[in-house]
Amino acid sequence: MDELYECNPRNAEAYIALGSNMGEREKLLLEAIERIDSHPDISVLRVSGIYETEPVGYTDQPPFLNMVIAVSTALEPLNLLREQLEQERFLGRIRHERWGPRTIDLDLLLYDNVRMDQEELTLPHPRMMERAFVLVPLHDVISDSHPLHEGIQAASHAALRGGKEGITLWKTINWRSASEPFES
Ligand SMILES: Nc1ncnc2c1ncn2[C@@H]1O[C@H](COP(=O)(O)OP(=O)(O)OP(=O)(O)O)[C@@H](O)[C@H]1O
Ligand SMILES: Nc1nc2c(c(=O)[nH]1)N=C(CO)CN2
Repeated sequence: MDELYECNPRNAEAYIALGSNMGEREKLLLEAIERIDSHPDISVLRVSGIYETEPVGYTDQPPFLNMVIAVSTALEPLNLLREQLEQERFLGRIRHERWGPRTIDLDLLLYDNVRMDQEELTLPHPRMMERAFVLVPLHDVISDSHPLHEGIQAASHAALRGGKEGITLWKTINWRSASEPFES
């Protein structure tokens, strides 16, 4: 980690982006969230709307469903990422090409104020500020008190106004609020 990490790791707040454009997209997203929440050291706090988005990068592929969740976790950043990768593997992600179709993609966007730059994990996620499919759902769930809240809000509004990336609110879901903190 490049910066001294002073927060209590038991209480870290992290934001995870989810995307799917193969198979039963909504089912895969919701199953991923359930599986993340079932980890003893992770609680899902808030869930964004589900957005349908035009593919960015490699454009000759089906539209995505994208969303972002806020979690509270006792895991260190690398262990949280590894848990995400484990869930991607479980849910059968098949990768053919970079930025190509995938059953489920889980990116770690933010973990408290941690900044780090390692091949395995870069925080904040290096491409998040240029992706409407991340910014718009992230704005749904980011804490008002988060240091990046205003920046995310401005970037999300700009992305929507610009309309370059097709992004439509597809569904809102009620997440059963996991308000009880996990056991220590
Ligand atoms: N913040 C991060 N979130 C997720 N993976 C990361 C992050 N920083 C680095 N990585 C590394 O990137 C690797 C490839 O990630 P992934 O397959 O999700 O990329 P991608 O979805 O093809 O492209 P993109 O990173 O642009 O979303 C992961 O195995 C992981 O170790
Ligand atoms: N709309 C959209 N486009 C993408 C997405 C995604 O989740 N949504 N993920 C990508 C690779 O991470 C590349 N392009």
